[in-house]
Amino acid sequence: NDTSMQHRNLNHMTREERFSEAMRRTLYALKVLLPREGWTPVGPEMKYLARAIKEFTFIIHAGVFIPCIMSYGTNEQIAKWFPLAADFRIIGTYAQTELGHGSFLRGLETIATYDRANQEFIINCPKITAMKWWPGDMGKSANHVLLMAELVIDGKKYGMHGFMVQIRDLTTHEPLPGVTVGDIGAKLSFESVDNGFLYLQNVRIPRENLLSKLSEVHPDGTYIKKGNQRLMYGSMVRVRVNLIAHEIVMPLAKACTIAVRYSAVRRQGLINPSKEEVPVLDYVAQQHKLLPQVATVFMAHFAAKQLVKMHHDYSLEVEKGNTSQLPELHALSAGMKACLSEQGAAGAEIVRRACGGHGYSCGSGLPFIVNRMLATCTYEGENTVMQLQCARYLIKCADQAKKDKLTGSVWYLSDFSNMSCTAQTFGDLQEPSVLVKLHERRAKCAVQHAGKKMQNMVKNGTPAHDAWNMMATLLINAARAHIMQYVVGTSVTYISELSCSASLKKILTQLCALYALHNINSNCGDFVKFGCLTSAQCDLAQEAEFNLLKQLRPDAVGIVDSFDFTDDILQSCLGAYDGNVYERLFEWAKQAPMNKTEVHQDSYQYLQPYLHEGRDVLEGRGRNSKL
Ligand SMILES: CCCCCCCC/C=C\CCC/C=C/C(=O)SCCNC(=O)CCNC(=O)[C@H](O)C(C)(C)COP(=O)(O)OP(=O)(O)OC[C@H]1O[C@@H](n2cnc3c(N)ncnc32)[C@H](O)[C@@H]1OP(=O)(O)O
Ligand SMILES: Cc1cc2nc3c(=O)[nH]c(=O)nc-3n(C[C@H](O)[C@H](O)[C@H](O)COP(=O)(O)OP(=O)(O)OC[C@H]3O[C@@H](n4cnc5c(N)ncnc54)[C@H](O)[C@@H]3O)c2cc1C
Repeated sequence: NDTSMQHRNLNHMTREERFSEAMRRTLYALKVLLPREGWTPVGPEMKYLARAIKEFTFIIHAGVFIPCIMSYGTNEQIAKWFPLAADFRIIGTYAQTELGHGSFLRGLETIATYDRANQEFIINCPKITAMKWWPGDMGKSANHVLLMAELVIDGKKYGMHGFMVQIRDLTTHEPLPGVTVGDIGAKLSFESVDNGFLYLQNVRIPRENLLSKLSEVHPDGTYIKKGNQRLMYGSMVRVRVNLIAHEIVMPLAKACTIAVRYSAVRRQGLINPSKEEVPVLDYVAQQHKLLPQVATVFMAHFAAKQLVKMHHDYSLEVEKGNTSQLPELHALSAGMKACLSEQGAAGAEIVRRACGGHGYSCGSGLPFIVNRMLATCTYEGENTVMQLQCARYLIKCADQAKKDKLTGSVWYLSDFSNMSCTAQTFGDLQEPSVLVKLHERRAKCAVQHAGKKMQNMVKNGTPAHDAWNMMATLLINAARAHIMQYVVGTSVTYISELSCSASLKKILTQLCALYALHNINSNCGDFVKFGCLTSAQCDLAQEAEFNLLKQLRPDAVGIVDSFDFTDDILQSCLGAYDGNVYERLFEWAKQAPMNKTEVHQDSYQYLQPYLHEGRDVLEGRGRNSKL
């Protein structure tokens, strides 16, 4: 109810207005509105904030830069920079991606050369492709960066390390000497974020600015490794784990709320010619578009909760020096981020399209969501690259499964029990335990199939790296299959252990079955090819899905209402709680800047001569048409 937090209509603002408004609102919320324990905003308001603010700034500052100080800094470095960053007295970003490289980190070209005489690092972008490009908050906001650069001592390269580099003056905010920095220009979304470029030429920083939890450089230039160097990639794991809830589950829930509510209101066409026009939600085709996406919200939410718990447990172990869980966590977080962002972004577009013409209007609130979700497929690890990382781990585990009993998320790779499906009715295929087994079997076969193909190629003389490249599509499919079995399995477990009313558990179980069956029916080629289902059972799977659509239709609006988004959060003429779609659309359009005058003078000047000629002809004064 705080008017300072109410959204102005984003579509009627310029990019610079949105950038400035997002910064005002973010600082107001984080520094004025929210109670704080130390730096951390706490209390129910924080949860509301994550749902409420459509555009806020300092995502990277808060979500990446500060956590990196904690992960990569020594206690002294944390004591120095954390309080400043936590209180926004310095603004930072995570500057890793370059104009020429984003996925292949070993190809990064920015270098930090140790100058023993002055005990400093000299930072350089040796050529244009080395320029940092994309980091959020970097173009106009940040005055510091956590710069990921190649450490060089006496000509020897030591790999990517993190350096604290000040880029703007803390009084004037002007770029410091040797720093060329700015905004990278208009993007598909994130209009309020100043993703930036950063060109560094002979910028000097003290030796103490190398974040030294994992390695350090002594004054004489001696390099000391202090831990598992893979932990240098830890910030990416943490963001991948956390972004699923924030940037995939939440936006998809908003899109589903809008589309389902609108579909309950929008009447178009007839089912029974003798009856009145029906709400489009009565069309099974519409239910088939919307309800599996609603189910995805819940299943991705449950799976993400499990992944966050796994990351939390791993973090406690790392504090004790045990990094043994890292390979599995990296593979799972990479695969989950890739597969759920793929599903989420596709799902948001499916439900947008299901709203017809008004779904194409920014007044629906849907283009904002769809465009923003598309970015989740690219940032924090491009999806294909992430799926291949996941597949790399699966292939290794499949080899190990031949001699060891595996545990954790890959346990099923060493399960050699009979997994044939005995389903005789579509009801059998709605059973959670049957759906879990089907997904485990499909994943196991997909991993083994990809591995076998590569082994055969290598046996026939193909170099391993070429076999890997040529089988990439099979490897990606194996990664997807692995994640799907993880999402279905964790969701079934989560729901079974949930203490809630029987009616709620029934709905959640139906949604879980719908999600699993929709995935089976969308990938039935795999399920038949790997002998998981017969062709007849595939028919049953389709019947099972359609039956669930029918069962869930009466509760569809109630289910999305349970996400509890206010109208101000949704900013949607189609998804407002009162359902007054047409009045809201008309009111929204009238507020458009284009309509602030009845005649648009700038364009009228071009049209005026022709209109006056037409007027004269119609009033009998003008010459006949030139044509
Ligand atoms: C409060 C929280 C809020 C959260 C919400 C956030 C909202 C966010 C919204 C918007 C903001 C967007 C923010 C975006 C930021 C960015 O995009 S930052 C930049 C992201 N960039 C990447 O992800 C780069 C991807 N590339 C890589 O990670 C690597 O290049 C690679 C692809 C993994 C390849 O690595 P490498 O070259 O080393 O080669 P490999 O041989 O494949 O790997 C070697 C071994 O290392 C293991 N490995 C690789 N990565 C990791 C890791 N991250 N953790 C642990 N281990 C890792 C790999 O498995 C190999 O191991 P093996 O040899 O045993 O098999
Ligand atoms: C909105 C947004 C915010 C961002 N924020 C930040 C930030 O704050 N900080 C930061 O450092 N970066 C940030 N990034 C950059 C982001 O991390 C990179 O864009 C991302 O890692 C992808 O790398 P790339 O752009 O080099 O794509 P590329 O890797 O060049 O991808 C191009 C194509 O090559 C394919 N490809 C690449 N490698 C392989 C491979 N090994 N095998 C098969 N195919 C491959 C990809 O699949 C893709 O199809 C952001 C990006 C976006 C869009």
